[in-house]
Amino acid sequence: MLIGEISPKPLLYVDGVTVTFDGFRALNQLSLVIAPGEMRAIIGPNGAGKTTMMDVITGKTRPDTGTVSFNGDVDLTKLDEAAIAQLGIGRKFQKPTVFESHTVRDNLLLSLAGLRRPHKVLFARETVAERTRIDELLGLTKLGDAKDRLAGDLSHGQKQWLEIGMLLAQEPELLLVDEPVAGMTDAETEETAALLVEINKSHSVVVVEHDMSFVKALGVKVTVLHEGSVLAEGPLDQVQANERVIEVYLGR
Ligand SMILES: Nc1ncnc2c1ncn2[C@@H]1O[C@H](COP(=O)(O)OP(=O)(O)OP(=O)(O)O)[C@@H](O)[C@H]1O
Repeated sequence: MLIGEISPKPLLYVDGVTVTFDGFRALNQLSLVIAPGEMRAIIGPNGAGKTTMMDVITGKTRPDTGTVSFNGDVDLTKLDEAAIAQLGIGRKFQKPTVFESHTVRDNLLLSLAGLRRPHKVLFARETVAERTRIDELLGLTKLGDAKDRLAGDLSHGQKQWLEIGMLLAQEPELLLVDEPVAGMTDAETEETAALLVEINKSHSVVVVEHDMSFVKALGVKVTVLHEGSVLAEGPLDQVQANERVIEVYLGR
């Protein structure tokens, strides 16, 4: 580091986190730092602890030991899931959970940050600001042409993009995205990588994914988890050449 250069305070700081289920260590002294504005890909074999890590960050699971802090000084281990979401950490689960019997547009309207209660969506006209934001989100998620279709009629890929749009409507600072391209076609996978790269211009992102072509297309630093700890970290080509990573994950 250059003299006088100030390292930014981490957006997300995970240090020495251990989670035990019936004596089994799902996370074992896990440490991970995400910088403001960063996108990080998390890979690792089944059972490595990726979901448990997301559960700890979002307050679903309490760690036995360790530190989890957000924006320097907020201790996430003391907050519940609702408070953590309110702070600006949004999570997208693997399975899309859109409102199938509502249109794409109404799904986005319903998700706009704290503006409306569900019953108002269909009966009150949206404001200019809401309309502008919905149009932005439709453009970003490439769902403009599908805006009046029922969410239940969308393809699997489109549902995933809609849910990402719904998450963005809540203006999170950090997005946690769990296996977004599972079940997608190659073309949808490429579109999803481009979407996350675009989103990363204005949000920090942590994405868990097994699909290596997708991770490559993201072009970001990769963390490999194994048995609840970080096995390797760095550019994808570097971790792909790591002998331990090949042994426990990629080479199998
Ligand atoms: N609630 C629980 N009770 C008991 N064991 C659990 C629980 N949740 C997770 N585990 C165990 O902890 C380990 C880590 O699981 P986790 O789901 O975090 O891994 P993962 O890396 O997300 O795996 P995958 O790629 O299969 O989703 C696994 O061995 C799992 O069986």
